[in-house]
Amino acid sequence: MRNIKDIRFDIDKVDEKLIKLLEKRFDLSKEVSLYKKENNKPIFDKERENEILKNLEKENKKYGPYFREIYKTIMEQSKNLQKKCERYGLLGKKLGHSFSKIIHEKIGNYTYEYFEKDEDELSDFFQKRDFKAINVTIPYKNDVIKYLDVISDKAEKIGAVNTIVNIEGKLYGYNTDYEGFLYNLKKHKIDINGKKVLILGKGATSNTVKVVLEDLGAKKIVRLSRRFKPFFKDVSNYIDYQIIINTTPVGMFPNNEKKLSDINIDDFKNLEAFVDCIYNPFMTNLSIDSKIKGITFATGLDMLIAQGVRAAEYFLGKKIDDKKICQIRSSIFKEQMNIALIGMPGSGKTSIANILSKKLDREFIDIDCEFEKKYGNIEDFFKRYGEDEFRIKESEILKEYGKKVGLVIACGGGVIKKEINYYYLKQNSFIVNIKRDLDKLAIEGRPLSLEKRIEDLYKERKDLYEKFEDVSVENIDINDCSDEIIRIFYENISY
Ligand SMILES: Nc1ncnc2c1ncn2[C@@H]1O[C@H](COP(=O)(O)OP(=O)(O)O)[C@@H](O)[C@H]1O
Ligand SMILES: O=C(O)C1=C[C@@H](OP(=O)(O)O)[C@@H](O)[C@H](O)C1
Ligand SMILES: [Mg+2]
Repeated sequence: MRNIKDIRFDIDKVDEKLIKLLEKRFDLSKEVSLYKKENNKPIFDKERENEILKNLEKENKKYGPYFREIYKTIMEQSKNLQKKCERYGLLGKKLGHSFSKIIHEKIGNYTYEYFEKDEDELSDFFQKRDFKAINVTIPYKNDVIKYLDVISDKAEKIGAVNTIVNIEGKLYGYNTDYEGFLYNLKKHKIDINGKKVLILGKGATSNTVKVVLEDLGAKKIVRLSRRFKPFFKDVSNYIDYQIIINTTPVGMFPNNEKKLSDINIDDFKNLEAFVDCIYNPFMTNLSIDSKIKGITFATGLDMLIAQGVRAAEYFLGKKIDDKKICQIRSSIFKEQMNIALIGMPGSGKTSIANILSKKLDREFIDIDCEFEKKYGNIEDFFKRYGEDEFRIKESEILKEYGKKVGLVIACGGGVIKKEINYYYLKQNSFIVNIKRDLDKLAIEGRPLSLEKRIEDLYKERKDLYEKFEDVSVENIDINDCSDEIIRIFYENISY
């Protein structure tokens, strides 16, 4: 009997050869997949598989049944590889800020590409049909219809297609924006039946929204726009409307601060809900206004994710549970929602934000630091230009950083003194109020804390901190406090 070491040495040598051969086989398998794609042939060839398996058993009397099992696995994995070679993606003109890749790669085991095309490239793109399935976005949702072989009733009614599946060379078009919007209404329990609904905007998205509203039995639907009657400025005729839906891009990144000047949530006395189709920022000014007023609101992210999940069902030919939508939403928030710290000067915002950024592997921005980089020492600035000027500059800095995502932001203690700062922060941030015993607050280098009694400063500001905060956390130990913030943050984004 040979010793085990020698036998294992021989096994390792055989394995080395086997792995090389398997690698070669997988490469060939990829080549076959490309051939099949070019020639519009399905990946799965049952006959060829059966033939290989049969021959294996016939030609290998000794180990035939074992080989059969091994080959079944090899072929299964080859198919998985070939599936991955199939192309999925998004067709559009400018796709720099799309979330679709993030969403689709969280849904399925496929890679998702961006097909950025100009108008004159569309015809060639559809002639080649070198994709398994795609989404379509602005401005091509209508233009693509003429290249399709079959179009769903909903897509036809809306006049827009956002999902195309290539089945053996034939192109099938669907509209899952419809389902995405419908999901958003249902999730937020917004009842449309018998209601008067005001749509802001008359573009492509408004067509989808309108068809959903009609199907749900809205009593009246009016679309306001800039160029066609009725105009935004005619809004006073509709202030008894119960639901408002924004389909305009006003307030979308990078112009987050833009507003529809004629539309004021306060004017609508019967308002029950506001729905936005914008998802970047997470909350637009109108969503924030609705939140402040305690009106039900739904932002655009759920619609976006839901349309993606419904599109993936067409891509993969299988049903995907709505739970997936919630999971994707949580994971996007977990990665991208900022954590912003507010609180009295010297309460520990900078120190805790610093720890959070390390624990969460996020970029850390201290608004005071950014101020000092631009305008020098804060105490000197106060002496020379006064508080008002400081607040203006502080706000400008917040406006820029508030648009970003995935940050930990330490604010200055007085950030709550300007209402506009709430909008800058809330759009993409979870806001945590850091509380620490007043007698423990640091005052050095903080002009306002040096100038007046801390108790008076706190009295002036207490309500404002509470208005801004999503939650408050006690700072006794900075490490415990940062752990508590992480725990609460994860808990709050998981819904
Ligand atoms: N829990 C704590 N225990 C001890 N010292 C703390 C604690 N929290 C904050 N500090 C200290 O208080 C001072 C002010 O903290 P800082 O993070 O600069 O506050 P802020 O940014 O809110 O003004 C720092 O010297 C910091 O080390
Ligand atoms: O509370 C305030 O008005 C201020 C707080 C300071 O930041 P910290 O809260 O980080 O000390 C700094 O922005 C400035 O001195 C004004
Ligand atoms: Mg600070």
